[in-house]
Amino acid sequence: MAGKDVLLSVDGIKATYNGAITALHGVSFTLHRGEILALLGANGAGKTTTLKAISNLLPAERGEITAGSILYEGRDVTTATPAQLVRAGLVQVLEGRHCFRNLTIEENLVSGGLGRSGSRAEIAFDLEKIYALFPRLKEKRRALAGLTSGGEQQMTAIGRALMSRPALLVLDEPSMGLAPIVVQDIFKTLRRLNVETGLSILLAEQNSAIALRYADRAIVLESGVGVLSGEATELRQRDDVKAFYLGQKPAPAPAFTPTSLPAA
Ligand SMILES: Nc1ncnc2c1ncn2[C@@H]1O[C@H](COP(=O)(O)OP(=O)(O)OP(=O)(O)O)[C@@H](O)[C@H]1O
Repeated sequence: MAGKDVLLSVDGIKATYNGAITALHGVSFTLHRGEILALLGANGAGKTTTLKAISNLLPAERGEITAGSILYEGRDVTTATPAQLVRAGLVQVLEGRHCFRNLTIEENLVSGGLGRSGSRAEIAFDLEKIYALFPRLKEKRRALAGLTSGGEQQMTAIGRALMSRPALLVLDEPSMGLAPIVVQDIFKTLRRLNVETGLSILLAEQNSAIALRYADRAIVLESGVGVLSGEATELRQRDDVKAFYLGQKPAPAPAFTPTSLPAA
């Protein structure tokens, strides 16, 4: 990746909750501008904690970063507030597809653009772009978000984040609880957005199969440390990744046959 522009650099991050539980033991990685990077790992591996450390959301849960640094566009952002980060273009979609349940889908989307002090025309323009990405949201724009499907709520949460025109979209488990076809649809849209606009994406996923299909690179976390990283296409071919993260059995060893013996 030499020569590529580093957008986010996470270096040796350690994090604790309640000053007692250590969730991260020194996580490090870089994300280059324009790439999709996936954080993989089982339950409790530290994916969400890593994302919340980046977005400075740990204090809300009595968590804190105790060591390491996080640079975004070359600046240390470990003490930047979440609002400052959003203004700087770093926006997180939390796990659980949070929407304002009593607002319509369109009101949810518009709320995402309010912090940018864009004109009405700009907001209307951005809204149309979101509807072009997620036509389903246009059909349902007058529906209360709380009464729509899980997939529509996830699209709404992503669309609302996009309304703030991020440079780096951080997504926590976008596939969680959704039907495979909806997950596929959402990942295809994220990839399209990445290719067409250069949007950088950092996503945490337990669904390693889908993440490795759409990401450029991935980091695997176990018990708060990175244990593996590489190009997604390479990781997909590794037997240990297939066995532990893709639920595939390694190919059986070739059967021994007498004909494979060298001639006497
Ligand atoms: N608010 C919290 N208070 C105390 N401990 C927490 C809190 N959130 C997470 N932890 C602990 O930190 C560790 C890492 O959890 P984290 O949620 O970051 O993992 P994860 O990889 O995102 O898992 P999952 O896929 O289940 O969300 C776990 O041991 C977890 O129990």
